[in-house]
Amino acid sequence: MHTDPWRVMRIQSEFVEGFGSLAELGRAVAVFGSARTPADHPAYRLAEQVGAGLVRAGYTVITGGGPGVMEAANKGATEAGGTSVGLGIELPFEAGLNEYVNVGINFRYFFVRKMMFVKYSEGFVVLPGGVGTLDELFEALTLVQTGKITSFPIVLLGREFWGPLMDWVVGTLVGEGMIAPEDVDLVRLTDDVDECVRWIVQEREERGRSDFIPTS
Ligand SMILES: C/C(=C\CNc1ncnc2c1ncn2[C@@H]1O[C@H](COP(=O)(O)O)[C@@H](O)[C@H]1O)CO
Repeated sequence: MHTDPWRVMRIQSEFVEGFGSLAELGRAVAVFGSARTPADHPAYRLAEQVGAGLVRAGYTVITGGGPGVMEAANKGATEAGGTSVGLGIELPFEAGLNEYVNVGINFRYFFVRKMMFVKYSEGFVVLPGGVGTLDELFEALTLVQTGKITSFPIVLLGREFWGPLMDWVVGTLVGEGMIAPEDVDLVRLTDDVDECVRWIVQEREERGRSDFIPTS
């Protein structure tokens, strides 16, 4: 028997559950980063601070709900009294949602989960990470670059980690004509949590002004 038609139903049910659970979230920002960062690593502390800072600025924090940087951002958000969302993924070696998630959903399909991050966030903060983090970063960048989403701040937090990537982006991608020079401005780089949160708030304010249509 062909199983693909049943797979479609399963995929559809993940979309329905995601939309149903997240529709009322309000303003949210997604925080990404390594699943392997230990609690004594500076990036863990940075993620905690950005989770708390985003809550204080009025945002819900959304992460992948896993360990490491995800846990740290959820911890900061929860301890600051905010909504701390975990969009978990079923993995063979999965440990479940971290203890600081207060709204959690588990997905089987990465692509469904990835769509939820973009649909329910108005910006991404990206801390040091590996393949999963890079996938999430470049997915967002592709959507912004192609105009599929607009006014979507992407902040790389951690100059030492991300600086060499940005040097390569400028030197090789721009240098070889693979991207336009202005595409580099689609991401911002900082070590400063307050600056990161401020950029996200500013973008929202600018968006608010451009969305405003005088009625008289
Ligand atoms: C590696 C371990 C657990 C993995 N558990 C994960 N749970 C939730 N989300 C995950 C997990 N692993 C990867 N992700 C997603 O990718 C990003 C982190 O990947 P990276 O390769 O570590 O950079 C993260 O933002 C998640 O959305 C056991 O320690």
